[in-house]
Amino acid sequence: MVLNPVISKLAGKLVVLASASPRRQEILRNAGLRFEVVPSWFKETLDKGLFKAPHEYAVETAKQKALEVARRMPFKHLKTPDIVIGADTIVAVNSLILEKPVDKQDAYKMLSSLSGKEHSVFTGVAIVLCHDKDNQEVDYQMIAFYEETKVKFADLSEDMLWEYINSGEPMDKAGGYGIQALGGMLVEYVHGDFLNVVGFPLNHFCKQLDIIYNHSSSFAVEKKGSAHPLPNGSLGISILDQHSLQKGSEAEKHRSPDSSSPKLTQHIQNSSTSSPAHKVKRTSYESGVGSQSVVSNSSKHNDGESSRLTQLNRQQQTEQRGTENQPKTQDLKRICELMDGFKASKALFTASKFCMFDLLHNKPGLDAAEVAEEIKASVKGTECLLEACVSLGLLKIKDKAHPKPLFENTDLATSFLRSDAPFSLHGYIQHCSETLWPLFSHLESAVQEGVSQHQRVKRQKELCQDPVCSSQELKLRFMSGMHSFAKITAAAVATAFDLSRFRTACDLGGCTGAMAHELVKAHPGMSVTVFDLPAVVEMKEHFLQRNTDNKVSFVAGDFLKDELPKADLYILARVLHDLTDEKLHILLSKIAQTASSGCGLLLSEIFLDEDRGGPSRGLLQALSLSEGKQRSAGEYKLLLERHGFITAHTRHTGHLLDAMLSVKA
Ligand SMILES: Cc1cn([C@@H]2O[C@H](COP(=O)(O)OP(=O)(O)OP(=O)(O)O)[C@@H](O)[C@H]2O)c(=O)[nH]c1=O
Repeated sequence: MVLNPVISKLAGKLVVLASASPRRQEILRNAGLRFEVVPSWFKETLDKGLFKAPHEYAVETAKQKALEVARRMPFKHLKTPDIVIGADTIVAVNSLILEKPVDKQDAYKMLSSLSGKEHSVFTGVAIVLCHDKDNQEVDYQMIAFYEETKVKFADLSEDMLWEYINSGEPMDKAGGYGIQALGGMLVEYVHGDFLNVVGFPLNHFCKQLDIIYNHSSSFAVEKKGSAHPLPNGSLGISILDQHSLQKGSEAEKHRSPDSSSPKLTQHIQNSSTSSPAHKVKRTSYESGVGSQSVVSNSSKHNDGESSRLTQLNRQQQTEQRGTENQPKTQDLKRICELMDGFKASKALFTASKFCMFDLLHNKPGLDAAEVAEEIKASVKGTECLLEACVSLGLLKIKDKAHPKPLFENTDLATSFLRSDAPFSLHGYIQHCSETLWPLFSHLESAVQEGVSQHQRVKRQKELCQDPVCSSQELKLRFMSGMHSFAKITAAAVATAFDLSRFRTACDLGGCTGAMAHELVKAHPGMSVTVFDLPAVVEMKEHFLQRNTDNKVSFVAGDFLKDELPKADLYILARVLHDLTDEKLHILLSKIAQTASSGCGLLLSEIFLDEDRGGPSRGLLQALSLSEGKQRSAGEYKLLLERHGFITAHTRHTGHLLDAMLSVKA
């Protein structure tokens, strides 16, 4: 968002704030907006029971406030504004909507219901664009949205409550408090936009203006909040409405709020989420044509060539369809995403390498300079990296009202990117960065030569005199990558089938035992032997696992050369795709020789579609494979049958790995 050009787009236009709230006036004035204040006469009396969610009520009230002013001005003020802005702030707690208290007792009731609790503050905003037409008509378009901020109150004593109420501050404020003044003392934390609590979500508003004035083709595409039908048939959120009114029409002057509610005429976007705390930023590609619904309206005013809405929609449709000379916007965006993919990966790798997500987990709310100092990096570079991570949904800004951006982890980073999170991908990310990334930088040669680029990468590192890791360090890094991936995927594989009839299992190439631990957890009657190279087994202590009553043991050996432990069930998780055909047959023959009839074989891999058209995770992984290849479930099935294993079940788990259970005939 570029703030000034957005605000400057409004220069010379008659902008009207349909609000008496001094806070809204101050927020918009501070942002450099020039406007007239025409408080709305709309009475906030909509029946709350008719709304499914509190924000719908706030949005509808905001719309009615703005529309009332937009309609009144041409008659009472004898001028038509260009833009009317309406807003409504409410507090929602325990599914109750709190507005301004009517008296002290009411304020007491409200504030005691907030004491010690987290609640939501919603501000609904409506922007009405007015277009004077030649024939004494005004065209209206409406964009409505809302913002949610979570606020937690401390426990409030009776004395504190009454002292605050007697200060007089609660009376003209939703929920009976003003966070910007004395009420700030009652607040333990704020999650989301602070100004939204004060009465106006400035940031979201500017983004909407940016869409309207700078990106009109995506006008109705990138909105926040889901569109829910309202009782009166209009939509609450993210709508682009248009309706026309005859100047001086009696019917219009006396319309009731419900009957005057704008009709939905155009594109509606059902996207995104309601709460900044759980904001999931969808990519523009995802929020494309497929997720739009179009509702048509036969309003005569839609036919007008001069209608800005009509022009916008034409432009939008052209962009979506593409023309002979112009490519589709969605297609371009898709290509850009692919081109930028490596930048996003490298930003993630770098932030992860600097342990930024650990740092911001332990010290949330650091600014760029503080982070730079902690990770011993330049302030400028750190700032760029932090901002890139925010844009990728890995970090967020902690306190938007703070003069400097303060950074903290998003839920995504907390769950997967901290090195000590139960489902941390930190080790695997480092593996991607240190091992796979250099391989992919030689993809051209890999494609030309058809061989793994491991040797080339190694030679290059030696030439550049990169600090060479000891073989121990390399091993540990590799194991830690495998360990973190296995920890994430093991549960889905271990529980893909009922394995209770197998008492003993052997996980071939089981590395740190992550899968084995998950198996004994899911199947309490089972014990598992992890079989892997001696060099791997000797490092297992680095990856201490939960005590599982000694049901997991380790045996060192080479599954291509040594005798395999006896077991009822053999597990091959992410092993076969990495082997040459020759090695693969040696291994399967050895298992077949050791296994008795009825023994199981649990295979876990990414199964390609039978036509090898996807998934791209599997096909992209194949680009860096040293010797092996990716296969479909059908291909694996045939392979196993050649060694006497009949496939009983195949599971596309929808997780990172699929699974297949076969039984020795
Ligand atoms: C939670 C909170 C609310 N407010 C004020 O509460 C009023 C809400 O009422 P509204 O109905 O949305 O607006 P209004 O004041 O009646 O004005 P209008 O828009 O003309 O209806 C607005 O003032 C807001 O600032 C604060 O100043 N600080 C806070 O922490």
